[in-house]
Amino acid sequence: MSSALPITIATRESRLALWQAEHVKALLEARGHAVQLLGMTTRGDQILDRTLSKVGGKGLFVKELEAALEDGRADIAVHSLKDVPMELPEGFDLACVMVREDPRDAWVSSDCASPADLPPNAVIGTSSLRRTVLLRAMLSAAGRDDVRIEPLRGNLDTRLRKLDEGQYAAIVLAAAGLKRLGLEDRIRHIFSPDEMLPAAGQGALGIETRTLRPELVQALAPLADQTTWLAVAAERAVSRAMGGSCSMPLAAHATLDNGQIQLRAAWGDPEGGPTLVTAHGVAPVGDLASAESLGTLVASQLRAGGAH
Ligand SMILES: NCc1[nH]cc(CCC(=O)O)c1CC(=O)O
Repeated sequence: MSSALPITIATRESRLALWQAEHVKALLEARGHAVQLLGMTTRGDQILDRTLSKVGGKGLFVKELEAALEDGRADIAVHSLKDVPMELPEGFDLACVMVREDPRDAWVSSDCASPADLPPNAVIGTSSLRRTVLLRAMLSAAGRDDVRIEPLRGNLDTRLRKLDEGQYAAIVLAAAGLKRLGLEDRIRHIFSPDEMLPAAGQGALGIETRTLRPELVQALAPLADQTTWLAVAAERAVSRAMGGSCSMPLAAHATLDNGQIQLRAAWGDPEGGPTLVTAHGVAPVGDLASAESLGTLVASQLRAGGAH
């Protein structure tokens, strides 16, 4: 048993980020630590009129939190792993990855039960390049080239409000965020990974610390989930090998079953048509390095044009 520590958690102030920070706070308090939150607004929260890939990508949600860790105002930062860049800056580590919530994407709409149900010329809202490319492929296969996909940014509540105001016939969101905020009843359809392959890290939370805080790493160790950590390591290795930027439509999803890790990935040309390149790989469950090797291998298949 590690000794009790005072721990300050740096967190964004969106309802989802606060839920996630409170969740970690409760888990650490149950282990005897004295925990407080430090709320902050990041550039990613302020810039709402442009798509993330155009204004600097994933790092926008993370940098201010890292600055608070750097100057000692906070000890840890809780992140949706999907938003964490593949390479952390020198001096920072992912101390643990926690058990994953539902990694799948959810279809939210008041009138349409699924994409097949959309009225002519309907508008779907999403700013994710991955969701756009996968939806385009799905719509094209269904002969629905009339449907438009338009940008949608903001936190979960903002996106749901824009849907409710009628700006979109449907929107696509991560099931994990909706479930955490008790908004599960807004979900009309959950896309299986076959229908819409999730983003690397989707649904998983990671905790970041300064590298040289071994007492913190020890305090966080009981919160880690090894299965999720291995899956996410494989998924993130695909993103890293593909250039690690969110200006690329990339999906990567791993599952562990029967002593094996299965990894699937998909890539689309953001400028191009509905063509998708897909790849998959399987390896025996091993350590983090072997999960990452599987990711690198699957990425090289993607770059070579995929598994046909
Ligand atoms: N990009 C924003 C973001 N980052 C993490 C989640 C959802 C929660 C998660 O994946 O853990 C969301 C919202 C969404 O994609 O709908």
